[in-house]
Amino acid sequence: MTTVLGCIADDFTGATDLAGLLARSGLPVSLRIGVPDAPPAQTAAFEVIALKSRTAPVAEAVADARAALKWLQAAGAARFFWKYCSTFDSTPEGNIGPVAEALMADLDTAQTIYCPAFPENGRTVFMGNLFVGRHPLAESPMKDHPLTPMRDSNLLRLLGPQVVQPVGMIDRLCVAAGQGAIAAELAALKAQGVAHVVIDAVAMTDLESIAGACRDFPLMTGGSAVAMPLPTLYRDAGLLGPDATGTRVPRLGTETIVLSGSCSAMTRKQVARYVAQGHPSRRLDPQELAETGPGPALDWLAQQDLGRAPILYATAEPASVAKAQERLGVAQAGRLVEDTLAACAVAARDAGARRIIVAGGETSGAVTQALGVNQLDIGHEIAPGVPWTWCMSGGQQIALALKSGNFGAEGFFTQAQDTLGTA
Ligand SMILES: Nc1ncnc2c1ncn2[C@@H]1O[C@H](COP(=O)(O)OP(=O)(O)O)[C@@H](O)[C@H]1O
Ligand SMILES: O=C(O)[C@@H](O)C(=O)COP(=O)(O)O
Repeated sequence: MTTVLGCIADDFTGATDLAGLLARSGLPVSLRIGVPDAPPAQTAAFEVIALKSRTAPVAEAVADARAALKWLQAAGAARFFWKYCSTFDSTPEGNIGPVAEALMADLDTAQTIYCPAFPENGRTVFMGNLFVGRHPLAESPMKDHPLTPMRDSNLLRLLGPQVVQPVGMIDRLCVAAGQGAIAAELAALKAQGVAHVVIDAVAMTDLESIAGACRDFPLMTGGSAVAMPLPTLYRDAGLLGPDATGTRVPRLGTETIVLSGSCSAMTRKQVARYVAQGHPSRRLDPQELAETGPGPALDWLAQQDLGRAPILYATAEPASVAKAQERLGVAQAGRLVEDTLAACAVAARDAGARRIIVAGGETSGAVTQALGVNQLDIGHEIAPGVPWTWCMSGGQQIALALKSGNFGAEGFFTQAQDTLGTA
């Protein structure tokens, strides 16, 4: 099937988030891990390429995104979406702007939009400022993120230093006036040479108007929610073939492993709830891992009954994370945790786990790569922005749920298993 929308995501949970929201349309969505080596074959109407570039050096992130763009163009796509976090996570240098600017150059387009709003998950943008629930981004738990602490809430101030061309904005007053008003304002800003337009949105109806106004943009950028209306808009415009149909749920074993490397406020609650429910659990401490390596965790895992869905987690409070980072360095603390959880994922799969639930974007990247997964079919959503996915790993079909640190309700880990039933 010819690809209609080609998407590039800067991390793996972000990619499944986007793919899950696109799949709400009932249309087929395929997710590739990294840029495939082979030229496109058996492509879906909506293709998402997951990169692990959120915290990469700028040149590497740009090169990866350009390679993804080329592959998606070869798949037939003429419209593209650059997906980053709904909390606009960037390193101090920032990859969001440079990647957008490189894609714009390759697509020969003079303007794009920036809209990380995801109202269903409490992310809204007002007067260019990003809110997480009722708090400005920089006053939310994102200020303590282990890799990308966000200490400014203003998207224009965050984006400005990342790009060469002018940044402007469209505020909620215009967005509330609807699609026509947004299109007119975009055109006016373009005439003034504004290449990068931050757009306010506080409700899904705002995102529908924005998506409508930008439907034919060669490049849109944002969180997942602004892309959600696109499948319907494309179908209504006659851009999709009649053979576009969704994915079937495979029957798999119920043996399960839960792996958490996220330290977000929501994951901390989810892990605490799951452990309190009596599932076998083991906490990983980066300082211990530095001394012992993954051996003890793997030994523990080998003794577990995967039918009881055990959990391994490094999830910890900010003070404990800061302590580990002080001793080991930020990168080394993260790497020790990611490598251990990745090794545990492989061991669990080899021991029969057919359902693997991972919390954390970077963590999901490490686990997915270790499992040798290169393509995922997108299934039903467990929580907004977190779908089950089906993939092949080590010659086995498995179900994989990659949860963004901040997403899902407190009972997420059991809820995920419940939605697959006991079949
Ligand atoms: N106890 C800990 N101390 C230090 N770093 C940790 C600890 N637990 C997890 N990490 C690291 O923190 C990072 C969390 O990022 P990520 O997996 O993307 O989660 P999120 O989705 O919440 O951002 C990972 O690199 C992980 O290895
Ligand atoms: O947009 C979002 O919030 C998510 O899709 C996302 O990118 C998650 O990243 P992590 O919080 O690092 O999992």
